[in-house]
Amino acid sequence: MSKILYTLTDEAPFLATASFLPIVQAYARSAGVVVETRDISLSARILAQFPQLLGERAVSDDLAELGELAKTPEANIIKLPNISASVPQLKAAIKELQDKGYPLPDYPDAPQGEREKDIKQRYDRTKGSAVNPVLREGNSDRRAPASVKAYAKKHPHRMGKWDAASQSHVANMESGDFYGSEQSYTMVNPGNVRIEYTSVTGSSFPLRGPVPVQAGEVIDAAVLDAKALADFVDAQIADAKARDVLFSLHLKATMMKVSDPIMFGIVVSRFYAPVLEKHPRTLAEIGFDPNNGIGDLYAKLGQLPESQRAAIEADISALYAQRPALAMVNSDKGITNLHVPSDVIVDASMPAMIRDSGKMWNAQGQLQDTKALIPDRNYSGIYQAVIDDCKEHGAFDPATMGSVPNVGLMAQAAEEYGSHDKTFKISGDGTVRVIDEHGTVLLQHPVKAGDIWRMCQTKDAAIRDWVKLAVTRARLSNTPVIFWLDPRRDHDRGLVAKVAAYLNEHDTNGLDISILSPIRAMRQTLKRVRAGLDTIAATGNVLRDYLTDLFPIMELGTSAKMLSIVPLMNGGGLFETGAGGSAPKHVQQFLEEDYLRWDSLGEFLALGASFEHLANTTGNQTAQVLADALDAANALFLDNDRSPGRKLGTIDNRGSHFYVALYWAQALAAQTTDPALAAKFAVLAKTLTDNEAKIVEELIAVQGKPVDIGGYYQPQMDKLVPAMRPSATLNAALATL
Ligand SMILES: NC(=O)C1=CN([C@@H]2O[C@H](COP(=O)(O)OP(=O)(O)OC[C@H]3O[C@@H](n4cnc5c(N)ncnc54)[C@H](OP(=O)(O)O)[C@@H]3O)[C@@H](O)[C@H]2O)C=CC1
Ligand SMILES: O=C(O)CCC(=O)C(=O)O
Ligand SMILES: [Mg+2]
Repeated sequence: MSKILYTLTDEAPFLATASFLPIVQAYARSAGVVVETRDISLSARILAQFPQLLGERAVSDDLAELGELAKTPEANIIKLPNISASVPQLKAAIKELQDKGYPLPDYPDAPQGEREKDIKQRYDRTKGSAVNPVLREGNSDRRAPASVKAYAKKHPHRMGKWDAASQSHVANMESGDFYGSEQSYTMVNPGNVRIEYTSVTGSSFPLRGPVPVQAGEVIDAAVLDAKALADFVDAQIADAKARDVLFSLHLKATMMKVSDPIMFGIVVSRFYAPVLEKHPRTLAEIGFDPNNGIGDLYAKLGQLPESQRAAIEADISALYAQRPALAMVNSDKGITNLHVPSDVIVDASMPAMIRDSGKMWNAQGQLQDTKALIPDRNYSGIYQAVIDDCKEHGAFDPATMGSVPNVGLMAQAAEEYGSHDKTFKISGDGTVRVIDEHGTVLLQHPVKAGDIWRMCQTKDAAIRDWVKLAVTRARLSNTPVIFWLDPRRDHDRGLVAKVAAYLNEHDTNGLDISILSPIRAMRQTLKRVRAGLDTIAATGNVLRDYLTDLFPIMELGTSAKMLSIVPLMNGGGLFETGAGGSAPKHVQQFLEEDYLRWDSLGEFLALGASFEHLANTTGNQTAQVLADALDAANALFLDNDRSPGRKLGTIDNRGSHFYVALYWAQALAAQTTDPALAAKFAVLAKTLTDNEAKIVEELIAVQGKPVDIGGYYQPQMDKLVPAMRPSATLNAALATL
């Protein structure tokens, strides 16, 4: 049987699914393709952790099922973005579910005893980037399809002007970071390694159980010096004040769920140090945790008697007068860059800043030059290279700029993104060693209390497949490839050797393939971009993430319009929808004014690729007809500019779904490969064509007032479905299929 699994996730993409999925299911059914759903939303993942407690309300562990499926050739999964939850989000989701009557325990911040430790462990499984690494059993192929690039050139989005005198810049540590301490080793034999901590007094213990390793696998370890980070932050606070620029921090506290919240906490602790150091006992009593942001303090101040609360609030206000201004997430609501660790996420936040003239929002709601802290040198330099380029040459021009597709080394939890279970906050001064089964020390670092030590793994098979994918894409698109690898990084040197070896397995005749350090690769790529030339970036996992927001946001205005394919290593297909996340701001707007500006083009593109994969792997020719017709529909959709606008009164996400349904039905009716299918869709195409004005009117009529969907993390379907499907005419037409 031909089956596609469509994921139910969170926030804007989940709302969009309530409108789009019924269309997909109806069209696929007509072609004998079943589209089933699997719920991997944060709320479903939380509930799946507690089957015993929930009794009859227990839910299946759909993520585990999909994770297993992703390792099989049958996998055909459409994956929408999901929340990678920070602790404040996790707690909010637990609270909502408790309020809905689920007998869930509270999240234990400081677990006491075995029971609480078990509860915390279960919750922590759902924290941060708990979904993507499980499903991404392949490397990453993200690019703007030709039709999308042509559309962006024809309808260039607005870009902020750049001034050569801009004070905006990236600030990174000069030493004591992961970059400065990385050590790497390529395994000769398969087996296990152990990670051992030895204190200065000589007592040793394992930091975790044995880590299985494969022959040829690249392992590496690095440490971030907490004291050096704190000193760096202090200096940057003073420098931002002196230069009168905004202070901002850009991390990935969601995905890098162990290391980055600690780094975020150190920055919060230093920025608010005078207040935190004045009230240590009170803050400990109310359980303030800087890793959760200063918003956690505001949330907990309510527990204090009025006078104490007012005193701390007054101290914070006084502090703001002395500190540099903070970049704001929402100046109307007073939400700063240091409020919550999940509001400012580097992959999306730096491109947004670069798109907006290198500025961020200040408390007065105006754009201002900004100091952007990206503490670790591994990836900070690429953003400074873009800033330098914009200062010298001005903003990029979407009407003429070249494209930067990405081939990312991602399979089998490659590199930093697989490091969570091997990342530790060090408890005391000593040494951390990685030791093989013969007792040979492979990697070792002196560490101090509070430092962050981590180990990463990158499988040989993943590297080999990545090189193959890069060569394949270069050949198919006749585009030069640059491998972004830094000869100053031990890990990257190991990769350079492997890339050189694996390139020999392919016919690279006539291909333009080079290896450059990230900063040089960025400069070279930008030079080509400005000349209107395309360049494939073959990168590791972190740069994959960063560049696939950066370039789409500059080229297309958004990462929503990307084709994002994960050819799974065992033959299946994972089709991600765009390269962006779940756009929480869009939910706010929807709840306030019943207008959803989420752009589903990523879903349309993923669906087309998924049908095509189905046709190729199962021989289902009707699936190919569906794919071809959807491709034609997408082209018309772009040509007629049917993506949602940003404001009320135009079609929103729901209207865009109607148009894709209309064009898809018209294309299916017009094709001649499958006459029976054409006949089936002819009637629907006519109904939708005849009723276009009426349907659009019904969809627009609901806009402009608040809407209640009965929850944030687990909306109520009896409220959400009618809200997302307000056109009786469209619903009736679809029901006839
Ligand atoms: N694949 C995945 O599962 C991913 C998940 N995430 C998660 O998503 C959440 C939000 O992350 P955040 O950093 O805010 O990044 P997002 O990409 O979700 O949002 C940033 C901005 O990008 C624009 N955007 C993104 N997607 C779309 C779309 N389809 N249509 C229109 N606009 C879009 C919106 O801009 P505007 O407001 O100007 O319209 C949005 O506000 C976090 O929980 C994060 O962990 C993040 C990345 C990938
Ligand atoms: O998994 C996550 O937390 C984010 C993933 C992401 O940003 C990406 O893959 O582009
Ligand atoms: Mg990303």
